[in-house]
This record gives sequence, C-alpha cells and structure tokens, in this order.
Amino acid sequence: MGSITEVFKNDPLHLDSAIPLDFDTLKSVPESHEWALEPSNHSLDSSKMLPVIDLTHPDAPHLVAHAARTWGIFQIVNHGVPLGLMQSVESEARRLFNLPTQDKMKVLRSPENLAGYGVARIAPFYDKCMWHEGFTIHDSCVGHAKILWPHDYESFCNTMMEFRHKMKPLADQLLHYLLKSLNIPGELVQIWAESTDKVSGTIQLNSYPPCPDPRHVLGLAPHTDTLLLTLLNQCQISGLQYFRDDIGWISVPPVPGAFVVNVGDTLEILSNGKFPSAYHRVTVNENKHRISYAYFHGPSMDSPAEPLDKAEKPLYRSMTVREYCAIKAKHNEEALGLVKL
Ligand SMILES: C=C1C[C@]23C[C@H]1CC[C@H]2[C@@]12CCC[C@@](C)(C(=O)O1)[C@H]2[C@@H]3C(=O)O
Ligand SMILES: O=C(O)CCC(=O)C(=O)O
Ligand SMILES: [Fe+2]
Repeated sequence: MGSITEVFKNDPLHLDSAIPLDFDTLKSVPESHEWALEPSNHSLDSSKMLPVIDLTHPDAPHLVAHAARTWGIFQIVNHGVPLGLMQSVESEARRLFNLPTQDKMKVLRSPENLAGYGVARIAPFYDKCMWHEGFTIHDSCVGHAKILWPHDYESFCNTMMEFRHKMKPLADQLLHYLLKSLNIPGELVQIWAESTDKVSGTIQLNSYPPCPDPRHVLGLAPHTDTLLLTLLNQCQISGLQYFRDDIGWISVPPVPGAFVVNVGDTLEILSNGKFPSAYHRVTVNENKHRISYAYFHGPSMDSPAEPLDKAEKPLYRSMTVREYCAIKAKHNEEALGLVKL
C-alpha cells in the first residue's frame, strides 16, 4: 500500500537476468560485459565545478536551491550524520558483498520484489551487463540478514535502520529548502514535506568489484533516479560520473564524509523542470573494490506527480507518483519524455 514495492509486483524482473556475475571467478572481461563507452571529459576540473555545500552555512538553503537548479547534483558536508555511522554502513556493506556468491544467492531478490540481492533494476533495458551487484533494503532487513548471518545479524540491521533514521530528516530538510525556493504556497510545501512521512525510504548498497579491464566496462549504465532525492556516499573511491550536454561526462570527486545529492525525476516534474534530474553513470576500477550506498527519498505512491506552481504553464502531465514509477519501470530512459506535454 502506498509503497514503491507494489510497482514492481506489476512489472517483475525476469529471474534469468536478475543474477549478477560470479565476480570471484573472473580473470578477464567477458563480451557480455563489454560496452562501447562514451568517453569522459578530463579537460575540465570537476572538483571546481560541482558545488560542495556546507549545510551549517547561513546561506545553505539558497546554495542548495541554486545547485539543484544549475546542476541537479551537488555534495553536502556538515550534514549531521555521524561519520562513525557512515563508516559502519560501509563496513556492513563490505561484509555482505564479501560473502561467497552461494550465500548471497540465498537472498536473491525475487522478480516481483524490491528488496534483496541482485543486478540493478535497470539491467533488463540493456543488452550488455553491468559490473555491479546490489542489495536493496526496504522496510525491515531482518529476514534477509538472518539468512546470511543466523547468529550475527543484528549489527547489520541495526546499522541500516539507524542510517535510515538519520537520513530521513536530512532528506526532508533538503526537500524543504528546494520546495520553498519555488513559487508555491507554504501549505503545499508542508503537505509535501509530510507526504514523505508515510514511507520508510529505500536503502541501496552497491558493489563494484575490481575489474581486469575497466576501460570497456560500466558499473551502472547512464540513468536518472526515479524518486525525489537520492543521497549517496561514494566511500572515498571515485566512479560516479555526471553528464550534461554542454560539458559531457565529468567525474564527481569523492569528498570524505560527504553525501552526493541527486535530483530524481519526480522532483523534476514537481518543479516543472526547474530542478533537472541528474543523468549519471558509474565507472569501475582495476584494483579497488568500490562500495557505494544510497538513500532514496520518495513521497507516498498516492501523491500527485505534477508541477506544483500553478501560475506556470505545466511542462508535464498530471499523474500519481505510482503511475510515474510504473511508466519508469516499463520505459526507463524514455519515461520523462513520455509524460512531457
Ligand atoms: C527506490 C528505488 C529507486 C531504484 C528503484 C527502487 C529500488 C532500487 C533503486 C535503484 C538503485 C540502483 C540504480 C537504480 C536506477 C536501479 O536500477 O535501482 C535505482 C532505482 C531508481 O531510482 O529508479
Ligand atoms: O555508485 C554510485 O556512485 C552511484 C550509484 C547510483 O547511481 C544509484 O544507486 O542509483
Ligand atoms: Fe543512480
């Protein structure tokens, strides 16, 4: 009810494509994983371009709104989430992905479900495979954690629940800054801020094992995130890249203790295109096993997905968030274009 899980019940992933590669056994890149990559733009110093915003700065609300408008992606520091907790999330994620493949397969995401181990949801849209394995947490993770660590599941679950508990108010605060900068009534801002209360937020743990030839490989194919805001930690290892027509692919430099904030499609729709959703991809490394983890902040599925400023000509048609998520699950990259007026 009211949750993103139901969207995938209607649009299941097929199991044969849901199983990641057994990375433990690979010495070279199989053809199934070789991509014709658009090159990165190394001529620009992206560390001087993408904003890194100190949330304790008195002007933080404006800086956040400005960054979301110009980039759709930015980083935040001094956000109040304890570094120790962030490190625990990373080490629990490593503990999970370091398990033998046959153990991880015991918690494989079933086709109609959101939670569990497997390839990215977007995988079926591409004829090449990604150098990636993921673990998605929605609601409780006790069931899966008990299967993986029958006698020692609590540290994993407690860490993830504590993380989600800390991320939600942070994401709400950012959303509040962004909505307040739009020309909409205060009550509407309030309704939207409260609409995220009904949902628990999804956590995604990502693993990109070392790759014998990273030049022709993608960790995650180019995509935009679907919901309102994604808050992601890159765990000090580069890999995330961002695309804009005028600059091409640039790296998002890892900043210790920071979260990368991405605008998702739903927020692009609410803002009538003022906050463009960030198009991003992930590259991989030859020697390092990169971990990243993200918190996806979304509203209830019953909320309307439509431009909020009624004084403007809407650029997107009105629908519910549920409807938009279903269109995205079915059409991936084409989804936003399909709902444009
Ligand atoms: C709450 C979400 C957000 C999802 C779907 C669902 C659970 C897993 C998320 C991701 C995580 C990996 C990239 C992505 C593109 C994917 O394939 O699965 C994300 C997607 C989205 O933002 O669309
Ligand atoms: O690993 C990363 O840096 C990005 C992951 C990502 O884009 C996602 O989980 O949606
Ligand atoms: Fe993403």
